Amino acid sequence: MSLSVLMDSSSTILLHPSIEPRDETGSVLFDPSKLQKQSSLPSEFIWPCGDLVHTQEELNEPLIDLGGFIKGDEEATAHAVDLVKTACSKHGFFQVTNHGVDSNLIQAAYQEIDAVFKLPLNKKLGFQRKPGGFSGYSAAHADRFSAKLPWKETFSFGYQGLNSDPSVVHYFSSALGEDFEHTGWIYQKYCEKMRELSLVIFELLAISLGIDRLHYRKFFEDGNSIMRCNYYPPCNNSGLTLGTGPHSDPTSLTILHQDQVGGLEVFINNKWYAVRPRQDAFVINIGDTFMALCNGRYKSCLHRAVVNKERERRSLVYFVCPKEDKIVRPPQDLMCRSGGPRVYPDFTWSDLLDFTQNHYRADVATLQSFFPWLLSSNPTSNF
Ligand SMILES: C=C1C[C@]23C[C@H]1CC[C@H]2[C@]1(C)CCC[C@@](C)(C(=O)O)[C@H]1[C@@H]3C(=O)O
Ligand SMILES: O=C(O)CCC(=O)C(=O)O
Ligand SMILES: [Fe+2]
Repeated sequence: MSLSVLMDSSSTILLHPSIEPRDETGSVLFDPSKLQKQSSLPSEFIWPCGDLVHTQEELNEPLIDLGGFIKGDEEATAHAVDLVKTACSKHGFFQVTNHGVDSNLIQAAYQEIDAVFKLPLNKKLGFQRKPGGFSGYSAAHADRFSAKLPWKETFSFGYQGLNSDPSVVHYFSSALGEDFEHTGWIYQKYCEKMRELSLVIFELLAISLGIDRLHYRKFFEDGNSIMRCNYYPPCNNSGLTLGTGPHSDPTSLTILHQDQVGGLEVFINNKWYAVRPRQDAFVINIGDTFMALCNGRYKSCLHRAVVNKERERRSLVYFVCPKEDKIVRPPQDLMCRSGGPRVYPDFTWSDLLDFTQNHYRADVATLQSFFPWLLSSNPTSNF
């Protein structure tokens, strides 16, 4: 059995996917239905104290109403641009309302994914994420990591979006069976609306950066994005573990909807702030790849998810990614305007995704760790 070692920034030895940690009965380590009843938390789920600093403070940032911008109202556009510029320059996090996504579709997405996570564990392991891949089910990433396991189950799949081929429906039917074809249609529709919303936001970001308002829309319109559904079971020892550890998303733009339980927190000015759930709002955060696409003008947002002692929590997360082989570099007119030097070397999303899936666990220092790895494996990189 091959055993290659993965490292993260704290040089925690992470086991290669070929190792499937199991308990004494041989079952997968993270079986929520069993673990929830245990009084003690397996050590693999206990996180370092530094990551567990608790917060009571709630974030108090303005909501950005997209309604006027979508209609082309100049005054509303100017106001939205101003809010986006301030938020993204400081921390890379904002929330949008009047986004054009029907609340019934959002509720249907939660109802449908609840049925997936409620399946018996052996059924879910039937469509488990394959080593090195992205799509499928994961129980606490226990097949990828051996420490700091996140207290969550995830279900992820890809979305292309061009010529609206029903790739999501096909994935659900083939991976989960014909009983889940309807779930596939709901998520096909959901991803189509996420793609539409992401292109609106890229236009707003381009305007706020003072460049051609269609630049990023064109860059991402043939992108391959990722949809991830997170399910966080309640945890008796919620103060010792995390649902998702501190990180910035390596992707470009994240469009997240959380249910009404709460648990998302963002790190701003050296403090954690809870993000109050809003049924009518989407959370938007800048990812590492977009930070490189704007030469560091906007910040990739640091965030985490805490878990709840009594209540289960879900979040629906759409990660926008460019086409794998496109060169990630800031546009010329942004470089001319800002005048400063390039902050990051050229790279492709394919390289960064490979890095996070096969060589490094994404955390708060992913990009800083990525470039030395990239340059060592591609010495001729343009920088
Ligand atoms: C490209 C990605 C890797 C992760 C999913 C997307 C964007 C966020 C990344 C992640 C959530 C950051 C925290 C660690 C991680 C392992 C997780 O907890 O799921 C990351 C995702 C992943 O590698 O599956
Ligand atoms: O569940 C949440 O609120 C955050 C999840 C997250 O950050 C992620 O999946 O990248
Ligand atoms: Fe995230």
